[in-house]
Amino acid sequence: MFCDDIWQRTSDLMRAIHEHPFVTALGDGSLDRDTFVFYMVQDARYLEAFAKALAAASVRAGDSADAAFWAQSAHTALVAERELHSGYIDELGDAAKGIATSPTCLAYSSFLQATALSEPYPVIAAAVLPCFWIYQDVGTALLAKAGDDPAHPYAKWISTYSDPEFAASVERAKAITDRLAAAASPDTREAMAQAYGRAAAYEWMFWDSAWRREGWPTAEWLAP
Ligand SMILES: Cc1ncc(C[n+]2csc(CCO)c2C)c(N)n1
Repeated sequence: MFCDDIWQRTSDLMRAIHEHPFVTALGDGSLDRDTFVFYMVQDARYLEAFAKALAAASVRAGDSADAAFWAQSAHTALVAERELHSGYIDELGDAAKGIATSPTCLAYSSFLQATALSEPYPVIAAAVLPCFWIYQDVGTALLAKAGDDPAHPYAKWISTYSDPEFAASVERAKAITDRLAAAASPDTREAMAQAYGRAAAYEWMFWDSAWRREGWPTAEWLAP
């Protein structure tokens, strides 16, 4: 199966994600508040691009149940995840407005939009899958470590991604992707694996860029 294969092929990267200092600090609650806000601001911008890629998958799906799933996920990305964000970001208000979109956030968002515009439908599905699957994997691992202590500063983030309803949507995205891969040509399957790997690498980079509060190296000459 495509998903089992790609999970094995990305196991070193997954270990690096689980061991990344941003992720471990998110889990034990020690993550600096400003670093988390930086991440949330970037994530809000990423979610707009991601929702468009999901909407494109919905347009391109041959099966109407799949089309409904992608459209529903686009809605979730824009509405439910925004709600998670506003709970955290409203506390900071205007400070968030001064944070420029990071090079990594722009690269990941641009990759998804380019894929949505010009790649075959199965490749779009593979490109959006890491976003679902990796967040569920990290969310459940953090819940196992942190428990469901409501006083944990990032409890809402952990419970969003360890929720059984979210797990069901991840299973759905995997099942669609496996079905598309089974019917795809070897070239398309390889393009799917490439797209999955690229997006998974960007997931690591997204956390790493937030940890470093990545800015533009050209900022001293041109405001980003
Ligand atoms: C960088 C980044 N990657 C993945 C997610 C998680 N996520 C965003 S939209 C969506 C599907 C519909 O809810 C999921 C699982 C995130 N927030 N930020």
